[in-house]
Amino acid sequence: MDTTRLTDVRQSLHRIPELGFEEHKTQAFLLSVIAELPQAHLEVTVWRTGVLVLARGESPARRVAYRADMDGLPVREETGARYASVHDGMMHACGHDVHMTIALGLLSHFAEHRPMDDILFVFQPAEEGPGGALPMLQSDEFKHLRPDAIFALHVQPELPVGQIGLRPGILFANTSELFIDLVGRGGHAAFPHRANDMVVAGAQFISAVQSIVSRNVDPLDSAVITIGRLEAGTKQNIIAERARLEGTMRALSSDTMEQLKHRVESLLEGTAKMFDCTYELDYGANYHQVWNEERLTESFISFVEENALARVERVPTAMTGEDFGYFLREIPGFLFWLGAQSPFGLHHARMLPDQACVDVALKVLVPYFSERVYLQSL
Ligand SMILES: CC(=O)N[C@@H](CCC[C@H](N)C(=O)O)C(=O)O
Repeated sequence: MDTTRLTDVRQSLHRIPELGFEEHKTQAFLLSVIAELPQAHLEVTVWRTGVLVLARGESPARRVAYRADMDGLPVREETGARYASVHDGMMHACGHDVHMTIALGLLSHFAEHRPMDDILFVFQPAEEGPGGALPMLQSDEFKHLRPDAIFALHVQPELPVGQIGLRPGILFANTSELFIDLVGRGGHAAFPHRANDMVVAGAQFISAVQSIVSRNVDPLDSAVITIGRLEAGTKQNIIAERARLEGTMRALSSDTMEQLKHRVESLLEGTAKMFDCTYELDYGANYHQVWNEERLTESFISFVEENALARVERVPTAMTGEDFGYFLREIPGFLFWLGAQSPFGLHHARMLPDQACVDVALKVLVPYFSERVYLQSL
């Protein structure tokens, strides 16, 4: 697949972002592109809204996998790009259009140049939520194709094109979503004493929650709690009966994650007592940390540096989450940041990775898989 075709593929995918497990058009588009490739040694399996493509090797010693996530985010795009989203209120604001394009570029190379080892291409739905990696990993389809090692990348707008970032060990945090409904009693704004105002309860809880990271977590550890969405009330002169708070928690160990959850529950109990209200709490999707296997990561770094395929920066751990962590919990591998140079960060309505990063990724990954560099460490 040449650069023009890859650009066209990326733009087509960018136009049709879909939420987790709703990636029907995206799946159909991927299948149509895959169908154009030489089929002689490809086996295509559909799993829910995902796709698994096995490129059968000539003389396989190992089966390795390359994974790309597929879903978009509920963000109204403001990039002004010619190929902006045609799905109102949805956007590829986390670069999964680029991830899929790179995977298709790699797959097209190995459809035309048969690899020695088996390479499994994993197009995984629902990374942003509710999490496609774990159910895919547990599916019969994946079990049947299970690889010996697995790799992935994630675009990083803060790194320049031509640079990749990674580290052995923990790269991304453990995550837990947070959905809270506070339920009180609504009423007339002029008679607060006859109602139970959930705007005030919600505001109090949000302030209290800020003390968890600063006062309960060991200062030498790291954690994040972000409330990203708050909804309450219906009109300015009606006391709100309900408040809904939606957020996410991040921690570098499962113990710290348990501590965060415990403190959230205590503060909710306190809020319920203080405001004489009730609450419902749901932790939504939880992701396992991304742990890069040391030997595979180090040999990848050496390979990229020795062959001057990209500039490598050893980056600190980030508090981002990725359900790719579930694959890495069971299968050795790594994930790296791919420099994609955009003035706006991940999840921003104006985030637009530079298309040139696709070529860099392929420049690194085609020889990595062709030369079976991973074999040194498996
Ligand atoms: C790379 C990235 O931005 N990943 C997402 C993963 C979402 C996890 C989950 N839905 C949550 O919100 O906790 C991230 O927000 O880090």
